[in-house]
Amino acid sequence: MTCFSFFFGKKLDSSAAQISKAEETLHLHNVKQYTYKELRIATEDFSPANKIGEGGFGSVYKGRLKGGQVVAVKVLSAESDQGAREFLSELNAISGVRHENLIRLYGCCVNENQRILVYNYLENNSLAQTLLGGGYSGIQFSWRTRSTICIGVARGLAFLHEELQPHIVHRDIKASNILLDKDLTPKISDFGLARLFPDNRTHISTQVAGTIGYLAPEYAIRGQLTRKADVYSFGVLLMEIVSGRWNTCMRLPVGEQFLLERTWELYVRKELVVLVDTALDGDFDAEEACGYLKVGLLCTQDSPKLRPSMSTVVMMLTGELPVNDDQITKPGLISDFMDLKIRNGPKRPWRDTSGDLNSSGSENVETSIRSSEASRSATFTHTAIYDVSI
Ligand SMILES: Nc1ncnc2c1ncn2[C@@H]1O[C@H](COP(=O)(O)OP(=O)(O)OP(=O)(O)O)[C@@H](O)[C@H]1O
Repeated sequence: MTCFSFFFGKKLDSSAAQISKAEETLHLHNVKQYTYKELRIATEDFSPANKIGEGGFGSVYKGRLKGGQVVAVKVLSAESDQGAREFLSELNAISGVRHENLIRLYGCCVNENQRILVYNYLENNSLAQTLLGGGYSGIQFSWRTRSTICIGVARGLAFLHEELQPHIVHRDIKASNILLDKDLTPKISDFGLARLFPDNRTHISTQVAGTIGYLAPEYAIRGQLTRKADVYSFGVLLMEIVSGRWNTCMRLPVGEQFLLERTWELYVRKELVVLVDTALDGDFDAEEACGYLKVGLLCTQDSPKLRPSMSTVVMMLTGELPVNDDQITKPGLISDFMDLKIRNGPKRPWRDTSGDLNSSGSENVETSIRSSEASRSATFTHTAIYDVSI
């Protein structure tokens, strides 16, 4: 079966299919379409031996196309109600997007109501599995490498936010969505995918608890999605890269479990350097590393308007702009909202609070667990990815 057989959700007769084909070729010039057979052969019948990952969108396989090109084949799990035409037109919007720090979408396949995406294959996995994966990857993340990764991700995001028209809000910036090529150049993956799913069957992240730590409170609680929600997530990621730890780690002593809160606390005490990954054995530029953590704090401020744009972030990370300490205000923490939610009941979780942080200890653990369902639905039922407001 070819990928064109099911436009409009039903089989077309051959002449209509030809018209559609010509029309689609005209409008969907960016998207290469693979046949299901091609991808089946490439992945050896989607063999478990070729499976390289499993995410909220579905399973990912390594494959080799007929010409020898190695690809990552993502079989989307949610069977889509979306017609092939809409699916292809959404894909068209993202597959034309090219940037050194963005994963490249080669094309797709529509097989009845199954949807498959084909990407360039990246040799060195994700930051989640390597840098934060417990040191089993064998990759040495020196300070220079970390800095290059941070700058690369910031550039990719600045491109999505500021150079593309209409711009794209990623919505799910996190360590598992930063893939590394053979030279450890970072590539942001999964951008634009949220639009491919209908509202009621959107992507459910495989690690909700981990994902929550990246979410800007205004987005998690109110569904208010702007580019500044991505800036917030980037800030958390930046802190993870510098510290070499996850944003949430319940194995650490109480008071150190939540990275953002810990960073703020150490910033206030002027002891930020304590947070830099001990795996670096002191081999890093302390001023630069603390500067990066401060950029992380600027990005995660409670007020979205106070967070810098991604192009400003790039300039601060590269040293073209100074990091101004005076501009840093307290980070926005979901736990603040959740604390309020529990005290005030579920009807008014969005009311603002100026209360002090109470972010560590068992009550907070419980709070974040209790909040996961709410945050998951709050997060993933909002599908708009284009914003014009901030
Ligand atoms: N282009 C690629 N090249 C190499 N490996 C890939 C590629 N795309 C995905 N993977 C692997 O597949 C895994 C799953 O990817 P996927 O994007 O589906 O989910 P995720 O980002 O890990 O989780 P979630 O869906 O919760 O965000 C990745 O962690 C990575 O190991």
